[in-house]
Amino acid sequence: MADENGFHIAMFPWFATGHMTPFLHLSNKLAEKGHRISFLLPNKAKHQLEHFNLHPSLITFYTLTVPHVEGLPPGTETASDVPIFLTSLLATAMDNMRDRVKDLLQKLKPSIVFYDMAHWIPELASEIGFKTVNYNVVSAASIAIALVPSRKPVEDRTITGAELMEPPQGYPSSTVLLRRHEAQGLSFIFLEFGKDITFYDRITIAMKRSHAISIRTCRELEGSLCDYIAREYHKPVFLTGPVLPESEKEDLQEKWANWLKGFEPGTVVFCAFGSQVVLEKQQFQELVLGFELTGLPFLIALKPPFGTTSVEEALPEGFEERIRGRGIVYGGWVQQPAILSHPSVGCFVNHCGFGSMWESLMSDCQIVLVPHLADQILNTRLLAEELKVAVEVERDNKSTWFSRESLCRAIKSAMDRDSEVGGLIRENHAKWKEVLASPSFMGDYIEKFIQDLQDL
Ligand SMILES: O=c1ccn([C@@H]2O[C@H](COP(=O)(O)OP(=O)(O)O[C@H]3OC[C@@H](O)[C@H](O)[C@H]3O)[C@@H](O)[C@H]2O)c(=O)[nH]1
Ligand SMILES: [O-]c1cc(O)cc2[o+]c(-c3ccc(O)cc3)c(O[C@@H]3O[C@H](CO)[C@@H](O)[C@H](O)[C@H]3O)cc12
Repeated sequence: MADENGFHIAMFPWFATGHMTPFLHLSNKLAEKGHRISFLLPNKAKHQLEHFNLHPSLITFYTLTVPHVEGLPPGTETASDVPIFLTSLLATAMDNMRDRVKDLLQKLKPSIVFYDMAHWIPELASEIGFKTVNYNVVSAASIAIALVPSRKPVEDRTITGAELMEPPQGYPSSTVLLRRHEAQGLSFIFLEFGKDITFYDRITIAMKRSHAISIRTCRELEGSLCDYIAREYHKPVFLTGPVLPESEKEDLQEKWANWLKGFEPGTVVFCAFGSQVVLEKQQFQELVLGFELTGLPFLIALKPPFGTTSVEEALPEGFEERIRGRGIVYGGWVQQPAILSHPSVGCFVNHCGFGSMWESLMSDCQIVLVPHLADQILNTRLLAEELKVAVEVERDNKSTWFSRESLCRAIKSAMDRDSEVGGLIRENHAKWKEVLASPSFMGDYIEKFIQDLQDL
């Protein structure tokens, strides 16, 4: 498969920042070893990702026009452009690009294609002649609990919330679980995601038909869950490890660097919820009031809440005046990894998307979690219950609401010098960081992964 110049790999990730970015991080690691990458992505995404391309001579972007689908706002290209409930239509748009992708792959002639949501890639493989690797950039836990053959519903039966709370037979973890009121959130997997196909069928087909399954994780964190997935699918599961860039290419923008340097080391609380989460206005206001209540300096970077066009118009009465000088609420994209490594930042309040999870583990920040989607809840259980490196913000028992007091409590328990919980998570986090950041840890995973590809 690999010629004297190594592999030629085509990457075709789901059109979401949380997927395209880790596919590109992996591309960089493979290019570092001399492999050639053709990266397929929507037009607009190219501009957002270009600066992450550390090997432009080996990684080439091929842009695709995302076709319009009725119900999607005109110009939609990625999941960041739409609320979560419209991502199913974005999957339809991606499926409608099949012929265009086929033409391109026919011309490019890669030896391997990496993909995730495009379950139809394996159907092109034998025709064009490439191997397929289904690359998953969500946790092994999220896949193991929901997207394995043992979870398949019996024909024509609906799955109840209570049933979804029970993990599938053989699921190996007793801590990474969904609570009763959260299990209902998982029922989306049995709904349509794209035309005439459920999310469950899309992902399980993508996994069953690939030559190999791979996951952006490591045995140290999720070994038994990966073994369970391999048993369920009767095929090898290759692990890439966390795959994070060793150093930031870009310096932190001056406006943030200047603002942050005005505070003592380790005192600023940074908050971001990834590329897809949009809060209800009331919840957004409660969140910012929770930050105010902590008395700590903070930098919040969130999308404007539903029904608003800017974060400023959504802020509570008098808030800006009260927090001036010690807090910022910003409605745009910031350089998260660079902010996390700024010496003044001591705490990271995040949604535990899988990318943010790895970035938080590799940082020295105290971790406070407010998960939104089901996979984020499972990642949160992994960090808070199993590894005990993070504090989860308590929500109301039967709803998804969290109060300013519970957010403030979680932040204070992580940040207060004399807090027992704070001390415990600091100590555990430091031990895990030592493992993950040890000099050969990521490199060894990549070496082994490339060997696995050669053996395909
Ligand atoms: O302002 C920001 C926000 C986020 N980011 C970056 O964007 C990335 C976000 O990725 P995450 O995986 O954490 O979160 P997303 O919500 O965008 O991901 C999506 O795919 C992965 C899944 O686990 C998540 O559930 C899903 O929502 C991170 O690499 C983060 O550093 C910024 O650089 N700036
Ligand atoms: O919410 C989720 C709960 C769960 O148990 C599993 C998943 O899996 C995936 C997934 C995505 C891609 C793969 O190759 C495998 C698994 C999830 O993906 C997210 O789905 C969202 C659709 O509602 C989508 O908007 C988001 O971009 C994906 O990251 C979610 C769960």
